[in-house]
Amino acid sequence: MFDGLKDKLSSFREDVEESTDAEEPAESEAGTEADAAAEPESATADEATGSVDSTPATDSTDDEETADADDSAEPSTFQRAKAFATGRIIIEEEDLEEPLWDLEMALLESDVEMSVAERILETVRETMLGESRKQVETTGELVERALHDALLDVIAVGQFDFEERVAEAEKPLTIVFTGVNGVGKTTTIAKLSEWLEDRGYSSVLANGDTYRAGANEQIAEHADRLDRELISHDQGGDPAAVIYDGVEYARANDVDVVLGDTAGRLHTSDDLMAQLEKIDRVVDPDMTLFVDEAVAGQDAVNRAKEFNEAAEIDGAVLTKADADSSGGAAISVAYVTGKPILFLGTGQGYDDLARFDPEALVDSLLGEE
Ligand SMILES: Nc1nc2c(ncn2[C@@H]2O[C@H](COP(=O)(O)OP(=O)(O)OP(=O)(O)O)[C@@H](O)[C@H]2O)c(=O)[nH]1
Repeated sequence: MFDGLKDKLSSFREDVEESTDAEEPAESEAGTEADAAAEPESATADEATGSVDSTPATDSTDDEETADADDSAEPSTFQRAKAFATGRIIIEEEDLEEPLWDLEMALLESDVEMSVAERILETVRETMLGESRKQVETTGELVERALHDALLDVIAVGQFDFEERVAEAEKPLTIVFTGVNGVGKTTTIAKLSEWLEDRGYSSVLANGDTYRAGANEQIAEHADRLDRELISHDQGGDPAAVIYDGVEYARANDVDVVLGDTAGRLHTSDDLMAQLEKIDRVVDPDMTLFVDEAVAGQDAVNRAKEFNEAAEIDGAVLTKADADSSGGAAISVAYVTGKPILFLGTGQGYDDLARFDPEALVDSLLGEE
């Protein structure tokens, strides 16, 4: 999952290390002034070895203050020599220029949305330049932290505890699913029904896709396999009425959650969007989840934005993440819509639904797990 993106993030780390290595003065140049730092064993410390000095030297702080007082944005040769000698680093704007440009290209190639890529770059730049004055870690570690914070900042937008929301909701809880055709909406409903069952919540399926021929049969197959009740009307019926009946059924039978399918639609299809508005009015669902496929990349991001503008969503599910190498949609959807990704579809089986965990995703992208 997201292997292409992982490789690109790893290249950025290497690029910055290379460009700061190139900037570091030769040991002979570091010379006797560097010895004043009184940490001789650190003099050969190289961030490539992963050694960390987590305690900033007090005299280094003095130098920083002096540099600040001089209003000099660039560290002096002496500062750099000493920083190098103490195994610390100073990162300058020019060290980052090329790696950041490459990172931007890599993110855009990975289908990360433009505003999201810019936000990531901004956070990385701020972290690396700002923190370099503290000189507390190796280049590799600093890049790692900068990327970690920058990615989490965009990926975790709007996250909430879905399970807690289900637990605390007045029952029945009604969830309506929207999105375009063929992205795996119906399969996701079946998977979520299983996910809920595993956590002790009963659910009923309601087929609000009265538009497409064969939709009833398709969802009925899932309902049969999972042994769930399915509420459906004939093709051409009123989707709001089907989901309403689903809610009535749940009330009468003590079912915890109503999972309402809707016809796949384009946000530009006025009729179908009007249907969604009617569902909102008649059923007043507790949650509307937008479903799209991770593999659709930028298209999925654009659709998420457009659906959210046309009929506000509470969160998103990205299917087929198992087949997605780019990761662009997974990184961009929450930041662009302001609504969290709640689940990833990770295969065709009913158990292949994973709660979206921003922290775990970032760790995996950075190869930390
Ligand atoms: N690899 C993989 N395949 C998936 C995933 N989710 C769904 N699929 C497959 O995608 C195909 C389409 O899924 P459906 O649920 O039938 O989607 P649909 O009915 O075409 O489209 P909707 O109108 O969105 O319901 C099926 O073959 C699913 O098994 C996933 O997370 N990973």
